[in-house]
Amino acid sequence: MNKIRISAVSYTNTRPFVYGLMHSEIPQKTELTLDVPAECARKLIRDEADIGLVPVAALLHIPGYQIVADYCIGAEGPVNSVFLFSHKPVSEVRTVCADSQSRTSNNLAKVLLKHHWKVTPEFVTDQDQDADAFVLIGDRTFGKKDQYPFAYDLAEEWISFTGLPFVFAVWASNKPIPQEFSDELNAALAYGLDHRREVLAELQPRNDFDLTDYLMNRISFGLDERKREALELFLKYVANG
Ligand SMILES: C=C(O[C@@H]1C=C(C(=O)O)C=C[C@H]1O)C(=O)O
Repeated sequence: MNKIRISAVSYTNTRPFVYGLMHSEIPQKTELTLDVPAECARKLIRDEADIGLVPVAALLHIPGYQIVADYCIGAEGPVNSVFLFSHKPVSEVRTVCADSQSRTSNNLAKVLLKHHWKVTPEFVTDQDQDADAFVLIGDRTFGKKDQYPFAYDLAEEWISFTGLPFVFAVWASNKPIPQEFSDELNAALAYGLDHRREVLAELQPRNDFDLTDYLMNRISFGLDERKREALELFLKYVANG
């Protein structure tokens, strides 16, 4: 087999995973790239990568996908990096600008607007267009929470809607991967999570965002049964519109 191609996410929330990979033998055996989530999804769909930290909404476009690790980017409470920022209360929102780097959270916003808040605003993709609200994910949200009249944390809203946690991205492949490699990947990811203090020490501190709280408490990295249940439910909502 040629070198396995891995696409991981370039945001801070993935740094513990990257730390684990870098402290394993995986980089020698693979081609590893760090991409924004939408690009990670595109690579898996187009078979330009074999394994990725795939935004879950993209799984619907990867026939025969397999989840290859027991870890994810998830949340069991407010995640603090996925927002619908709005100039108006959600009941009055008519237009929403999607985040071009996201695949999951744009869909999560659509699901929540329709089924939780029961409104159906128009989604636009042109960031220059004046929309009432916009989806924003990842590091670009850090420190922005108090800059808008309304900031809806989409993980928190999903949890109050369903009573389930949420999963943004999972380690998935678009083809069968040897079990041995999955085991090695799991071990590397676990190592990274166990060394989050070291990862935090490498990050540029910020006074407008609590990086320790983010990596230790906000992002929930274990892909357990309830998160798998949440994933199935979310994919059903997305598939059915
Ligand atoms: C919690 C986050 O999860 C991310 C959100 C994603 C999306 O919306 O498509 C994809 C991957 C995750 O890294 C975040 O980046 O803030």
